[in-house]
Amino acid sequence: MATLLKGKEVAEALKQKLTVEVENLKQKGITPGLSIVIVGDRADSAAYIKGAVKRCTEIGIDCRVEELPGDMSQKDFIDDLHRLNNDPAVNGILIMRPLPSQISENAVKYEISPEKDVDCMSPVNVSKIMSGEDGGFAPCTPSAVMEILHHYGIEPEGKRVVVIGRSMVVGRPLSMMLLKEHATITVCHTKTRDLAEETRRAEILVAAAGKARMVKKDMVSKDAIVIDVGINFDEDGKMCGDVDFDEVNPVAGMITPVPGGVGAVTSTILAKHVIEACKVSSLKTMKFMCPKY
Ligand SMILES: Nc1nc(=O)c2c([nH]1)NC[C@@H]1CN(c3ccc(C(=O)N[C@@H](CCC(=O)O)C(=O)O)cc3)C=[N+]21
Repeated sequence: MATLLKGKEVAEALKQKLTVEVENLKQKGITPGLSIVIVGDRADSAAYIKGAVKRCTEIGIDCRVEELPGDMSQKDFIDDLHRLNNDPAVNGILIMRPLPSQISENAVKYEISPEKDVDCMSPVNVSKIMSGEDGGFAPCTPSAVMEILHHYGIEPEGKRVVVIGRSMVVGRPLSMMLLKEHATITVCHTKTRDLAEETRRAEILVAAAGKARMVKKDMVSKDAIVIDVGINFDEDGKMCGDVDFDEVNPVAGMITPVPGGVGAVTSTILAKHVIEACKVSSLKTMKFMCPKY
């Protein structure tokens, strides 16, 4: 059986550091604030929000959820977003994706303030990930994957990594982040000709396709490190990943479970990003009031 990479353990270690940071900020009269925006409803978004509010509140972040009607217009949505951009109590804005079809992500992404964009929707932050520049915000889910690898001392350098999925919220940015750490990356997707042939070559296999239990044992080489990013709900309403855990567990060397894997770290990374945004914003305020600061 594979060694379990426990997201909960990673999240707990990070949470302790973050709680101390928020205490320090609060002593200076500063409370980090997060606004989560959801338009309409989706089971995966609802699960994320529940965990994120719980985690961020425990850490001491002021957290609010804006539940907007699923049929609202793009213009009304952008007006709401501008209001959050201008609200000094809000340091981080998380827009749940995907948005409903009448609201174009490609229009919205230019409107979110890059300094508050804690999940990498703005082209400014996307560009920083692309070029490997520090100082922006990577999306929380791929950052959670990197956090798990680092926590368990897994070095991407030189390794053959295969990522299944090319979304802007996981597959693409994660590929760039792994590339920055000198892995050799293959990105697979729905048009990949022989998926199993590609994935069998992986020393680290990341499943971020959004298809329940699609990674079977014949797709995984012996002792591979398998990272399951999927959050799906099966016919019985039970949460499951993109990896068929029971099949793959005996073949893999290490594996993340679902639940208790990547998803368990994502919301703690979100908290980390909000705290960073808050620190940058309070530093700017100080500089404004006291230019020599
Ligand atoms: N802009 C945007 N960014 C996202 O990162 C994003 C998104 N939109 N849309 C929806 C998907 C789905 N997703 C989940 C993350 C954690 C849980 C989750 O259940 N987390 C539990 C733990 C689950 C576990 O143990 O694995 C928790 O935080 O307590 C679910 C779903 C993020 N997504």
